[in-house]
Amino acid sequence: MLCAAGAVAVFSSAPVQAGPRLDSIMQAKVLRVGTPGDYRPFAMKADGKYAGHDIDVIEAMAKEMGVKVQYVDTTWPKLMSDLQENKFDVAVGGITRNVARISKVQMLPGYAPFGKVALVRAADKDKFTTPEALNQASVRVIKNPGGTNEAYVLQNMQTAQIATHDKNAEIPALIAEGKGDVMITETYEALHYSKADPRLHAAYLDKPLTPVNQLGFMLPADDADYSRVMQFTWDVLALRGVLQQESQKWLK
Ligand SMILES: O=C(O)C(=O)C[C@]1(C(=O)O)C=C[C@@H](O)C=C1
Repeated sequence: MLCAAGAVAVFSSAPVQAGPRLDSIMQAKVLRVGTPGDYRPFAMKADGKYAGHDIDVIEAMAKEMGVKVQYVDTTWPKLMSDLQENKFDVAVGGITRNVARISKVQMLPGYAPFGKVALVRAADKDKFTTPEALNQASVRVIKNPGGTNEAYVLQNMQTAQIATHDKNAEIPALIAEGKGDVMITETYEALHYSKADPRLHAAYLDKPLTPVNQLGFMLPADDADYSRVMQFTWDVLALRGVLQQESQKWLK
């Protein structure tokens, strides 16, 4: 800008302040990552250790930001409230992107397209070929609480016998052992368990029960600087092929 004769140009030397969340992450050099840690192959906690697609990706994002990951336990019923109560800076572990969530918080770009499917015993393979076959009084469905599996069951399987089991990662074995007949889940979890246990079959893979959707990491939308950094680190991992490598490694 040109100054009129005699006017003094004023230059500001004040540093650009990062938002409070980004500031505290960068100062502590710690990114707090919440996960239920019960959804294979995205995030699984076993013997105090975390593994899975989302774990590798968030570790790579943290490395790009120059910070360490600190994991925080959460559950599907408390995922949103824990995030809003600032118990962690980002949630991962197989979280569906949907309008209800994106109305309240931010979600990073989608990955791992999936639909709802069903995990059933291999012996029952021919019983479960139409959506109607799931909603029968003879069918015993075991659901985990708090997520979109539960929402699907409550909306679409009202005639079936419904039981709730808090530990999601135990449900496939309960189905295999005949303690229930159906677990409603998503494409990659059904694929994972049906490959790991020959007693199990992933039904509806070719014609999922719901339209295709994607998963995404969930962040509070309270600091625009933090949001931009998270979006940038995601984009840079995409550019370098890291996201593609992680998909190939975990989502088979
Ligand atoms: O709520 C979600 O976003 C999920 O995708 C999580 C959810 C669920 O729907 O309960 C999906 C599959 C797993 O079996 C466990 C959790």
